Amino acid sequence: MVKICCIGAGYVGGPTMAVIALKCPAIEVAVVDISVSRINAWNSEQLPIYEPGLDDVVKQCRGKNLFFSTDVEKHVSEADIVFVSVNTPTKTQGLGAGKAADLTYWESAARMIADVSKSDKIVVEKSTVPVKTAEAIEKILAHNSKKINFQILSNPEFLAEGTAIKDLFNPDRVLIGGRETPEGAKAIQTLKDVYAHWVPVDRIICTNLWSAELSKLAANAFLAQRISSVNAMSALCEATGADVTQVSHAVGMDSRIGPKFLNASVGFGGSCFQKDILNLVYICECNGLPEVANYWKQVIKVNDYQKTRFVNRVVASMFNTVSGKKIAVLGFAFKKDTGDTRETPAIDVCRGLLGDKARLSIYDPQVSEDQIQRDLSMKKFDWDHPVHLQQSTPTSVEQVSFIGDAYEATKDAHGVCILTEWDEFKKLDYQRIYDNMQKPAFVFDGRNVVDAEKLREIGFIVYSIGKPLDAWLKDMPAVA
Ligand SMILES: NC(=O)C1=CN([C@@H]2O[C@H](COP(=O)(O)OP(=O)(O)OC[C@H]3O[C@@H](n4cnc5c(N)ncnc54)[C@H](O)[C@@H]3O)[C@@H](O)[C@H]2O)C=CC1
Ligand SMILES: O=C(O)[C@H]1O[C@H](OP(=O)(O)OP(=O)(O)OC[C@H]2O[C@@H](n3ccc(=O)[nH]c3=O)[C@H](O)[C@@H]2O)[C@H](O)[C@@H](O)[C@@H]1O
Repeated sequence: MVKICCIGAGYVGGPTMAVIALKCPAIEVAVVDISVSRINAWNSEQLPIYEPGLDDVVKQCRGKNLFFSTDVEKHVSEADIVFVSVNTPTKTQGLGAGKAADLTYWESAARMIADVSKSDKIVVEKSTVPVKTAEAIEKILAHNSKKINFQILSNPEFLAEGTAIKDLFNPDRVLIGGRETPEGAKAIQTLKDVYAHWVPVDRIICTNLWSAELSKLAANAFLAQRISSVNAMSALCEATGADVTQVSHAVGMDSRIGPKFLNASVGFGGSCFQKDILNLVYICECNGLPEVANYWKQVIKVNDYQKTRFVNRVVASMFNTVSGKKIAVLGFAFKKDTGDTRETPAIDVCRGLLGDKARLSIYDPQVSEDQIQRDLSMKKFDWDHPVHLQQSTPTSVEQVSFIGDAYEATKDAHGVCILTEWDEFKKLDYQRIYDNMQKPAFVFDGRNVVDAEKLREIGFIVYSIGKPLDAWLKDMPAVA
């Protein structure tokens, strides 16, 4: 029986391995982690991450051919294929701080693999890593193992959160990069055989190592660039009376451009877009390509601009101050159908409003109060380190309360900010919300989920990203 071990039981390691176990009953899959609480959760009824369809997949295989364990060394030493899906955060100190990927966790995993291995292994980069990481990993393995043969493959993951199971069941493509040697080709074929259990072979792309590593960074950069492009247009739409939804539709109908990923928003979030672009920028700078680095940096600058612009719209609309005013925040996760808050635009928007002394009452159907307090008090980039290494008792931010219900959160509020596109926000009884708010009552829709005209009929003053402006906002500066 082929044995697979995955180091890192996070958003990628957990779901990807669960799907491999489901689709390949003859393969034994062990997912290991240094975080005891994470592994306990994977072995419980309450999985550590919320992902539609995941419970069902895990329940079908757990205890049969899918195991979650903290016995990292045992499972690594027994495995034929070792996936490494550990954190690759942005460095906060030293060379490349604020941009370069911190490979501490990757390196320690590689050294451990070398230490405990007694048989040949294929080591698979599942984490998103800088180009040429495989070369460094090869050196660590070669210098520390006892004449054991390791083949390194790059097999980056393209799943998106909230649709992870759907993406894994039916991926657009699976990418496998390896050494262009007979041993490399054999290793690629072994991994290809695993995916071929359910992925059509024409969707399994094989490349050299560096193309695979760079393609992952490039794919995320292209996706984020589309959002920054449409968000930049949203500012121009507001200035000119154009409607960004109509513009996106007209642009996306061009088959060369395509309709997906053109929704204007308060800004993109999530654990990877910013981190991976910063990493790409750093690699470009290290390779003497400052113009290329600056090009990609702009994607992040526009994203920051969009979040600042939103905060300024809120403050400017409400007589240039939100000091002491109650603002309801609906949605804190970085997108709907996930409880993940990593790099969510809600953090920057809430901090901006708190900077103007607002009182916030936050509601999100999947995010806990503890998580919100942690996010609002954490330093930049600290969130991307393993949970057990993070501060356990966050300093609670005064002026922030967490409310378990949208109606309660909006009661007596001066304004409502919608920051995540949860479906339930479309169906709220806005008349009831209006009746219980201070007047004038404002809605700032950062995700274009509400019907602005209907809300205006109720009496709200409405700001929707990239839409023709409410008369109230017309003479106010877009960026105060
Ligand atoms: N979250 C996502 O949607 C995607 C993430 N990625 C990439 O995948 C990688 C992992 O991301 P996530 O799963 O989101 O991170 P995560 O933080 O959810 O999971 C990483 C896990 O690795 C564990 N870990 C760290 N060092 C370890 C070690 N030496 N031994 C054993 N366990 C260790 C941590 O305790 C943690 O549970 C990152 O490089 C990320 O860029 C790629 C595609 C999608
Ligand atoms: O490397 C990763 O981590 C992953 O990053 C993204 O996946 P994810 O961050 O989970 O979610 P997305 O659906 O891409 O959304 C990212 C952010 O962009 C925002 N977004 C997305 C689409 C859009 O049209 N407009 C927009 O503002 C979302 O609300 C969210 O805040 C990519 O889509 C995945 O392919 C990739 O594997």
